Amino acid sequence: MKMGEMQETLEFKKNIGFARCENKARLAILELAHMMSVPMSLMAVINLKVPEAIWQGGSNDPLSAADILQRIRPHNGRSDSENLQRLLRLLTSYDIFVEHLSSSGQRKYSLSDVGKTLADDDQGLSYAYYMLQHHQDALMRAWPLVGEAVEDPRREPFKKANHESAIEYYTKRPEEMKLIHNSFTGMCVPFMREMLEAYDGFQGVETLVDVGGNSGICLRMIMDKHPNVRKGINYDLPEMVAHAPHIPGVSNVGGNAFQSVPPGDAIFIKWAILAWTDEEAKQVFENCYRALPKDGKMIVCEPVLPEQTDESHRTRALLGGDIFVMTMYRTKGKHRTEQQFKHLGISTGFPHFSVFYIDSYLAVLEFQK
Ligand SMILES: C[S@@+](CC[C@H](N)C(=O)[O-])C[C@H]1O[C@@H](n2cnc3c(N)ncnc32)[C@H](O)[C@@H]1O
Repeated sequence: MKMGEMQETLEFKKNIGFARCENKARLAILELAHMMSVPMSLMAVINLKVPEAIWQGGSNDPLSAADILQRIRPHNGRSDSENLQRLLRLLTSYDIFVEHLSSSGQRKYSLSDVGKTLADDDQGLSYAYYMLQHHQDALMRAWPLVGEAVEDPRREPFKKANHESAIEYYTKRPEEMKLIHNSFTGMCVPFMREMLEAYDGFQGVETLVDVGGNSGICLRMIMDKHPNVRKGINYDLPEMVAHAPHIPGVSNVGGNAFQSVPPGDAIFIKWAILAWTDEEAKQVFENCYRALPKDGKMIVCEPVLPEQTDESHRTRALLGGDIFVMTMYRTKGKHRTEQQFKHLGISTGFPHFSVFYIDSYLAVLEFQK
């Protein structure tokens, strides 16, 4: 090849390379622009009870969209299986369903491992409630205002959209509160099962205080697994413990952890610190320090942000949750890194700090006096 021809070929290849990069970038931005189709389609199939229709107590046999409609809307002559199939195809590409394509072109769908988390288990629990709760009308009104948390962080987008805080809003609406309880329980139980299998930090504890314990479900699971914990104190805001069920061995105590924390041998806090500003978290840590005996420990289960930002599911789930907190609960509440937690502990008198990554979303953080 002559010199001139070689240069031309190189130039041509470079142009194709640029075009490919540009093409990839344009495709990525279109995927993001259409992203809303994903949660909305997911909400639609949850509301239509598609996961249960396929799961049917664990059979998970592949079904066509028409078969699914036959199960969920047997008497609706107007329901449209083609439109259901369009939702199922999109969600297959997000790993919610598995598509079984026959040689004749017929499509059938079963649940993937991700999809199975949406079907109620034998206790009526699933992640579907978490999904539904995260897309309630009041939250959907707040999302378009997320940028205002940057312009002026003094009021949460949720409060701007709904004229009251999320806690005020939901405590006035028992039906929506029920969904929140189901959502917390659906997320809490699988985590607690796994955590209690792998973590043995409750040994020797007789009185355990759960700060922000909500329904007391975590305490119940800890006490079932560790009979040495004979007394549980479920400590939460008065309006929350007012709805907490009776659990043998557990006292429901209403109060505000910013003001004080009841004494115990150990303190448990799960999935609550994220809604507090650094100053509030520090205040609660100081109150916990005062409530613990010498050598006492605080066991915290919270999302822990990685230092590096990457494209993994874990990083995306954690960073997405961080923006949720900023929009709905507190603009300066946040998901924190391991270093931020360590610093929080040291600045409030806890010299010993260990982290156990048992679950990929919530880590177990031990703060010892
Ligand atoms: C996301 S929920 C987690 C509930 C439970 N720990 C779990 O993991 O399922 C956070 C809880 O913290 C409680 N909480 C928030 N601020 C509080 C405060 N200042 N004092 C006590 N509890 C508080 C809320 O009422 C709520 O029940």
